[in-house]
Amino acid sequence: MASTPLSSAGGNTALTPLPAGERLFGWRDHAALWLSLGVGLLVMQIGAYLVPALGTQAALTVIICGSILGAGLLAWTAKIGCDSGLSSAGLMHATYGSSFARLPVLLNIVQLIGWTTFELVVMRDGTMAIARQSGSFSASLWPVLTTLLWGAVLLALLSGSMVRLVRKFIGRYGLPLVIASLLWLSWQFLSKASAQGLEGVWNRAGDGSMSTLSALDLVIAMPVSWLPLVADFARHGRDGNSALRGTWLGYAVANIWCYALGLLVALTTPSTDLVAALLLAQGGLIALGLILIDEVDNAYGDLYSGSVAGHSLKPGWSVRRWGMALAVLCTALALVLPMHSLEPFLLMLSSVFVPLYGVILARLAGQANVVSLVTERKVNISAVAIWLLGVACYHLCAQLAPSWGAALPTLAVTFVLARFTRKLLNSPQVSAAA
Ligand SMILES: O=c1cc[nH]c(=O)[nH]1
Repeated sequence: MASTPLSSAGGNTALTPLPAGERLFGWRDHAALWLSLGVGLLVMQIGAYLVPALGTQAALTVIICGSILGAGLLAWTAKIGCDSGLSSAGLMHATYGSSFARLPVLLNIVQLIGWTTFELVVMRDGTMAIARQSGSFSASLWPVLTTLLWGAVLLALLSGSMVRLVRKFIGRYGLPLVIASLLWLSWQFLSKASAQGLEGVWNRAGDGSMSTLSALDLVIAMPVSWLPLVADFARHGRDGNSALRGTWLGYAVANIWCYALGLLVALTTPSTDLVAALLLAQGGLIALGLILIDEVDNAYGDLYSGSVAGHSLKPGWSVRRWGMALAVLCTALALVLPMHSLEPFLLMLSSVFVPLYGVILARLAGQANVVSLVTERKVNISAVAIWLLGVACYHLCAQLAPSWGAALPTLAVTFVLARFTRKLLNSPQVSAAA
């Protein structure tokens, strides 16, 4: 991070396009980054939530469709971020107006603090489980020390360059090891399914306690949770189309694989503890260890994006300073907060960010000069109104018609309304009257 002008320039670099010389990512870098960010224990955990509600085949169909759709949204946003060179905060300013955008930017920082804390807790618990399994230690102080250790790793990474981390480490070394772990675990649990009778596992029916569309919501919630971060990385890309292709491919493969692996573990293992189930697999200790290490880049990605967002609000603090402060805060939170259920947290975030990005995509996609919109007005009333309507729509759908899901109807409503009003506001008569 230190080597990018983001951290060194005096101005608000989150709200101006990244200079061409700083755009080094090709499609392989985007794909490696998003494959790596898409892999995680949390993702597998949500995959496991799909059963016994859904049958195996229905769950797999939902995983594939939801991942392609969700990763497509991510990729589309990546293209807008890369074409404009703006950060996520910049896209929010261009859509909602320079004063109002501070609210979604702040909400984004809050969600990123939440994600980083979750990731730290997951890394701590995973490390403790591995240590217990290998009989290494069990003293009550170890959870604190493990949390502090992971927090220190994040601080060390934040003092370096994000671009170098992605290109030199993740793409070259981190990803091959993670893919090898996933292949190994998939093989182990497929063998288990085969020993239990592949046909029985494949044809297992669901108990109907969750509708297909609600399950789709749960699958889409994961890629959607990355929407507010994607432009912060995509703006480092050389061109928008390769950002789109790389992000789509990388994230869709990771999401499908991890959700499906979580599903497979839940189908073949009675335990509800995913980490324990993974550890019991042959070679699970090493595979889980590598996946845990991969979890570091998720926490890092959250902090990096949170610090770009923070810098957009308070440019007097460099991106690096923001990163350090957020890392310390999240480590402290991970020490004191118990990890509650992830599902409500994810769905709550979706209710804010699905409509937020329905409006951003509708207003900015195909827009010739996104950068000029950043300072064009203080509050874009129509965009704000559609976003708030979208948040209400999400919760109403979830309450009144849960079987229809909430993410897709909300996305469709906000996108269509924002696109239609964009055309209307851009029409010559309205522009002349304005
Ligand atoms: O760490 C994570 C995981 C999912 N989504 C995020 O935004 N961050």
